[in-house]
Amino acid sequence: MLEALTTELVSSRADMAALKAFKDQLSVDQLTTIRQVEVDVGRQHHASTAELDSLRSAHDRARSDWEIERMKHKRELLELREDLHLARDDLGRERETSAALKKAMVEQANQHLTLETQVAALRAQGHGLQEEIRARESRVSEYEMMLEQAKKVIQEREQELREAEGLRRKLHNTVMELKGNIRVFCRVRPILPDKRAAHERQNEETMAMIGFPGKESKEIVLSQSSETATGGSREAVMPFSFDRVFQPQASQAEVFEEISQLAQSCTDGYNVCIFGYGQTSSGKTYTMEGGTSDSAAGMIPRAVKQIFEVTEELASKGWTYKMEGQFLEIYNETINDLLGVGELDKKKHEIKHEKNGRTTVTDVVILPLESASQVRNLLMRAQSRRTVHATLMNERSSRSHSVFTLRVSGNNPLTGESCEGCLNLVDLAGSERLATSGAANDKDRLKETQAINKSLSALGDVIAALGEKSAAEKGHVPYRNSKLTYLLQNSLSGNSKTLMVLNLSPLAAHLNESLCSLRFATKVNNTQIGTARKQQARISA
Ligand SMILES: Nc1ncnc2c1ncn2[C@@H]1O[C@H](COP(=O)(O)OP(=O)(O)OP(=O)(O)O)[C@@H](O)[C@H]1O
Repeated sequence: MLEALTTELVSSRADMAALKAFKDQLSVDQLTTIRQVEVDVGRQHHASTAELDSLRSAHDRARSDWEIERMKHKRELLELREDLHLARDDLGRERETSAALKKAMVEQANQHLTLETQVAALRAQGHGLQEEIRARESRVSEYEMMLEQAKKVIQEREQELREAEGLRRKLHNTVMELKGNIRVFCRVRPILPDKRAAHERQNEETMAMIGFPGKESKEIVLSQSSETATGGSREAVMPFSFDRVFQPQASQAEVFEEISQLAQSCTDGYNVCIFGYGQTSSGKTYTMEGGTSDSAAGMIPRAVKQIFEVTEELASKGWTYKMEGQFLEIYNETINDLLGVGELDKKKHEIKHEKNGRTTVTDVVILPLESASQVRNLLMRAQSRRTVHATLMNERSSRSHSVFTLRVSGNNPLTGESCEGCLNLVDLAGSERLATSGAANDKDRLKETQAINKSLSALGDVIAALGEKSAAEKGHVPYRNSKLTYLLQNSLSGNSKTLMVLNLSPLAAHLNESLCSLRFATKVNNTQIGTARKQQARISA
């Protein structure tokens, strides 16, 4: 190893020596030149490197600018593609629109043509119509002339009609006077068909013997058999005659037919008073107020309906009417307002007779009536008020008088007339005597019965006094003896027309009561009240 190294060392020393010799051989100039070349080459190398770097960075910038530019162009291309797409869509739509418009244009052109044809036809028609209008205009002026003439005729006829109406009123009053200003009708009710009256059917054989002789429906005959002292039987026949007698089958309409003229007098300015008289359950309320169906409607709704109809007819003759209603009850000599509120028998009402012949009662409800149908509600209102209190007093309605008053005032600016009439429809309390009503042992019933008897006999006395005295002598008529007669004073005088409807039960059990009622009614029937006076005034111009 050492030998190898030594050899190698020797070889290296030989190389070194050779190199040294070469070095020594090179001249200094050549060395300088070489060194100069070496420096130049280094400089060039350096400049080339700098240039290369500058070129590289320019290349990088150019490349990045190019990249930016390329991206920009790419975006623009995308946008252009998008725009192109939209433009294509738009174009498609525009094409469709254009096609539709073209189609519409074609259609409109067709329509235009049709319209032009129609316009031409209408123009031709217009010419025809103008011709017709001219012809009609000349006819209208002819008609106008005829209308003027007809108006004159109508005015003449209206004047004649007014004069005829005045004459009708006078004649109507004369007829009523001839019939007597106090009249009495008698009505026998039928046997009741419903369950409530089962006892009536069971006892049919005990029906009173009532006959209706004569064809004029003015007679009624009651027969009663009794045992004689010798054990035989004796039949008493008691005939009565009135202005009209209605048999059990008579309808409400038939009864009203007889009353209607009387009720109508009230629109002519008269005071009218219609009484329902008779014992309990003889049919007074049925006659006056009636049932719920139209055919069962009683005298109050029928009279009011008729008065409304008459006032409507008279409107064509220049009359205008105002109507108002009140509904009172007289119970134990106390006046109650059946249309009011609050407890019955509590409020104090006073009767006042005014100088103009009008009777008023303080603090009572007076309802203006604009249609006949309102009366049904008014009756129901009064009925429900009575019913509420009847629960305490039991069947109060049969033991009180009810007075429905319809005041009718009218005026006629054409004739300068005005008038005020009053229709009183009175449902009197049951007329039965004390023993029959079973009241003798009951203090309240006794008081009620005494009050009823007092007022009914006061009514009889007033009517008798009116009958007994001549018109000149009528100084004292005992109106003040009862609330009923005092309230009806103006309707029970020479200034009024009075009708009493005597209601009778058909039962034998009620025969004695029926006889008493018939006697009372006969007394009334024989009375002449005098001549009714119309309540009228001239309207000052
Ligand atoms: N003409 C008639 N036709 C049919 N039903 C009648 C007739 N008259 C009376 N009625 C019926 O007889 C019953 C007694 O009549 P209503 O109540 O009218 O007697 P009223 O004399 O008023 O009795 P009250 O004095 O007790 O009030 C009622 O059920 C009534 O519907």
